[in-house]
Amino acid sequence: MADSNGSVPGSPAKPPPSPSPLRTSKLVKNKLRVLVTGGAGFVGSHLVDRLMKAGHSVIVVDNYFTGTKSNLKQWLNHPDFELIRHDVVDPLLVEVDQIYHLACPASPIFYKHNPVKTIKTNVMGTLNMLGLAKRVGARILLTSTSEVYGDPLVHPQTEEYWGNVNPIGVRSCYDEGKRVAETLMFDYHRQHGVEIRIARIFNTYGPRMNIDDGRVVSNFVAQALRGEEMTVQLPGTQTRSFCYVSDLVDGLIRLMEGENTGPINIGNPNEFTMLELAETVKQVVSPSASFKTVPNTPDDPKQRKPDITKAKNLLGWEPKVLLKDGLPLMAKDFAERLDISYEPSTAAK
Ligand SMILES: NC(=O)c1ccc[n+]([C@@H]2O[C@H](COP(=O)([O-])OP(=O)(O)OC[C@H]3O[C@@H](n4cnc5c(N)ncnc54)[C@H](O)[C@@H]3O)[C@@H](O)[C@H]2O)c1
Ligand SMILES: O=C(O)[C@H]1O[C@H](OP(=O)(O)OP(=O)(O)OC[C@H]2O[C@@H](n3ccc(=O)[nH]c3=O)[C@H](O)[C@@H]2O)[C@H](O)[C@@H](O)[C@@H]1O
Repeated sequence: MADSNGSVPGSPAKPPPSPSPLRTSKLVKNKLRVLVTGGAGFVGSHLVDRLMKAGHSVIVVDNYFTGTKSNLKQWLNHPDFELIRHDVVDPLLVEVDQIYHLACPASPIFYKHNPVKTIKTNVMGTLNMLGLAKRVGARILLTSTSEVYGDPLVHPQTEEYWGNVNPIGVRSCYDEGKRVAETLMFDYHRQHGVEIRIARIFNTYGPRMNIDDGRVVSNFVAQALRGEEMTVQLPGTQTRSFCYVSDLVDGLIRLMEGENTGPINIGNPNEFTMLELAETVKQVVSPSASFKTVPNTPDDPKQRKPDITKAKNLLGWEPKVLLKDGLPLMAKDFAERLDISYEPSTAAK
């Protein structure tokens, strides 16, 4: 029987491939070369900020499907930063010590737009990054998702739960794609000794999300700021647990630096219905906001809440930012980009 990290007793993983001698050189010991795929996106750009501030040398590859160069504008002229327009479906050869593999559209609207491309990104993109990790001896972290649990029959979701996923539905390109990506990670680990880390991320929000990204938090905040009705998809009682982006990035870095392969849930266990989310946005972003109900999309999971016991025990991580404190930070960023004046309401101050 496999343990919680997926290792099978009696068949230990091979030792990892040798990293470049530069990794142990005195000159570069504390300065890692880090590749971030999808680094021009929402989560990736915040991760790049943290890695650059820690003094590492960072290479971003991105095809700009949902990300933008402007998310990285603060680093574009920095000597330790490099941005490459590249699609991870094609192989990539670079010398790096760590790979944060994020490249993949995350909003359901975008990942359903071209489902064949989404699954190619998840499968071929992850194969290419694992091939690179094997070749150069890099440690690789995959940003997997709570969508691997599908419409969960176990609540809250622990990493041991195998999920309830429709293999042929409109979300399958993403959730089955990520499940195959996790499989590839463990097969490269067991067969080739690649050092892997897997984070299962739960719905994350914050500044720099695409304003018309289509995810629920960005939709509600943008709608409230624009004076439009928030679109609560029916029934409105479905739940999500929302994590602020700085908490997520902290969890990803701890996972990469730690000794556990994962998969480890990274998310905020505070659970909200979509109606409660709309009410919170009204309270802390715009007291005049209102909502309307609209039809939902197929296979929408009814509930999501992470069990974060593993993250607490193995990474010493738990989220710090409450939804009522994170939303105004996001609203400020959205208001600036929309050129709308915004004063956080009293409840948020
Ligand atoms: N934000 C969340 O709530 C959440 C939850 C679970 C998992 N994740 C995962 O975290 C990662 C980042 O999510 P995000 O919210 O920042 O999304 P995002 O859409 O803002 O960022 C994804 C980035 O990947 C790039 N990209 C997409 N396909 C690519 C390809 N084929 N080649 C190169 N670049 C490509 C996009 O241009 C974009 O910059 C994704 O892997 C996503 O599945 C995010
Ligand atoms: O947590 C995760 O693992 C996943 O979180 C989100 O997926 P999801 O939560 O389904 O995406 P949203 O579009 O934010 O939808 C959340 C809920 O809000 C509802 N919703 C969405 C948009 C809207 O305008 N109104 C609305 O009520 C949806 O019906 C759904 O129940 C991400 O976008 C996925 O990439 C990620 O993998």
